[in-house]
Amino acid sequence: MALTGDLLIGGATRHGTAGDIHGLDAATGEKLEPAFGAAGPDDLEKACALAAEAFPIFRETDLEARAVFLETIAQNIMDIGDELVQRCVTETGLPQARVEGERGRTVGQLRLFAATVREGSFLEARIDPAMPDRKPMPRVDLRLRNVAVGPVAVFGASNFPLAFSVAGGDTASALAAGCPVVVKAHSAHPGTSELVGKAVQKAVKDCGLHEGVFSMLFGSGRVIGQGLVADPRIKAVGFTGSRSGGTALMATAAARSEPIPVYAEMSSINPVVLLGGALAARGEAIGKAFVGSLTMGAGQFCTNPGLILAIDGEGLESFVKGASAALGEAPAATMLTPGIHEAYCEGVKRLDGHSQVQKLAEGKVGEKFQGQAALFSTKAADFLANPELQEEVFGSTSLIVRCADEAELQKVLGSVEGQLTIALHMEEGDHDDARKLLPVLEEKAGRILVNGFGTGVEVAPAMVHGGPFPATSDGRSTSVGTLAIARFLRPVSYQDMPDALLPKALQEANPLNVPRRIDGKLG
Ligand SMILES: NC(=O)C1=CN([C@@H]2O[C@H](COP(=O)(O)OP(=O)(O)OC[C@H]3O[C@@H](n4cnc5c(N)ncnc54)[C@H](O)[C@@H]3O)[C@@H](O)[C@H]2O)C=CC1
Ligand SMILES: O=C(O)CCC(=O)C(=O)O
Repeated sequence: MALTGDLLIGGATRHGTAGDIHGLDAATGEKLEPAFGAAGPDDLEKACALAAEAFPIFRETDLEARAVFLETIAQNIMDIGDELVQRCVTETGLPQARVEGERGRTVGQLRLFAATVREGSFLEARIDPAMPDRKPMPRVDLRLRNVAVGPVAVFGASNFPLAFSVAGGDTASALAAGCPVVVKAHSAHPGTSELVGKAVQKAVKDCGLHEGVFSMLFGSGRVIGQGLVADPRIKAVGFTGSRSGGTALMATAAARSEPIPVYAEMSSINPVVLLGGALAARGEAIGKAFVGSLTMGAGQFCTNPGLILAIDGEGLESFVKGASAALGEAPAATMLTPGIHEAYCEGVKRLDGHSQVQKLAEGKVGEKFQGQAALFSTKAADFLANPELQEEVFGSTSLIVRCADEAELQKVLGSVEGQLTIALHMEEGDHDDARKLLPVLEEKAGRILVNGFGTGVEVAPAMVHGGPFPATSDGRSTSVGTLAIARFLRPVSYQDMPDALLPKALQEANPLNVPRRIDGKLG
């Protein structure tokens, strides 16, 4: 399919006239064709107007029709074939196998949401039947279900061009909830975005849905992204990216005359706690496995293990030995954009030049836009005294914090900001120490994992990919897994509503056959 560089506004395509955006070959920095036209105010207006028009119809589509729509998007993405993989590899510098894997995750995610919609428990249907004879007061008939919140603005992420982008988790969960979506495509992979966007647009048509269910705009974040979040017809926002971008959108959303929720996944350094028994038994092997996680995707994962915590001693030295040896062999890797590469180099330079930080090891030197992996170390007291050492360095760099004892380890954990993940490496003999840490781990992170690393999130019902600020803007939510749908729903209660007027999910005969909690019990 020849790329056109057009905006997708409902069922139409039109070339934006507010400037040109070019994808770049991530490895060389060369401009790729075609030029993608940035959206202007009229394009934004049209996309939001169509989304608002589609909303009342789309939110009441049959569950089966909505599920088929999600499956059709998945199939249409697969039908693009190799062209999608090749364009994505060129625009992002990510290896082909990774892009193919991410495509599998993306379509798997759409299919999982289709199954979630069919199953129906996301509606949270509850019925508390009337008790006319209750004394001293009769009880009214109360019925609750979740409804979609309204059109959602989704910001594609640079580092997951498929699974967290145009048809990624935010879009899949919003559509599953019954919300039309307006995507602000990431300028780092416009060709990938167009291909996927057209697959979604085609699915809307294939399924006979209102054209306003999906639109996609190119443009700058500060203009078109801000305009989208400020538009009164947008009712929620999904975002993955930088802390500055996420917090800017939170501020815009909060300043609206009708403030709206922003679900932004931002910065996380994902502490890894190495307990004594694990270090003594297999410190060197953990070090080697850690480097595998650290360098995956050039370290451009928000789940990247950026902080290692352990009590100083022989065990930690064996970890350092294993990690340093593996890191020395780690090839440099092309980063997503020249800007991300530059920010990474600056972050590494900051750590390297810090008087309380020592460099322990480096990966192989790379070419122009390649990131060189690095491992640093500092003492816990210095880490505690220098809060800037907590700042995310987005790429394959990590900092070991050497603690004097358990109390200092607890103190360091108590000082870290909210995280997506915290990993514990332990043996059975470490259970008592781990038990003492669990309350602070639960306070700080959305996912606590054992003897592994957070990179490579499973898309599953029990997954939480979230965490307290700044990992996300709202630690009560997840952006991966079926619970992600809850971000785009709100409960409505119907009191003494005649059966004929009730939504199907709450009618006495349960025509949708959805799970319902009757008088507090699942029926
Ligand atoms: N923790 C994480 O998961 C990630 C962190 N990052 C961090 O972000 C840096 C830049 O990478 P990008 O992916 O370009 O992230 P970014 O946050 O700069 O951009 C993401 C999206 O938000 C938009 N945007 C940015 N600033 C905005 C603003 N003030 N108002 C409205 N929209 C705005 C952009 O146009 C883009 O569509 C990286 O170097 C890294 O430090 C990036 C990706 C993921
Ligand atoms: O580790 C993963 O699979 C997901 C990471 C992620 O959400 C991100 O980097 O934005």
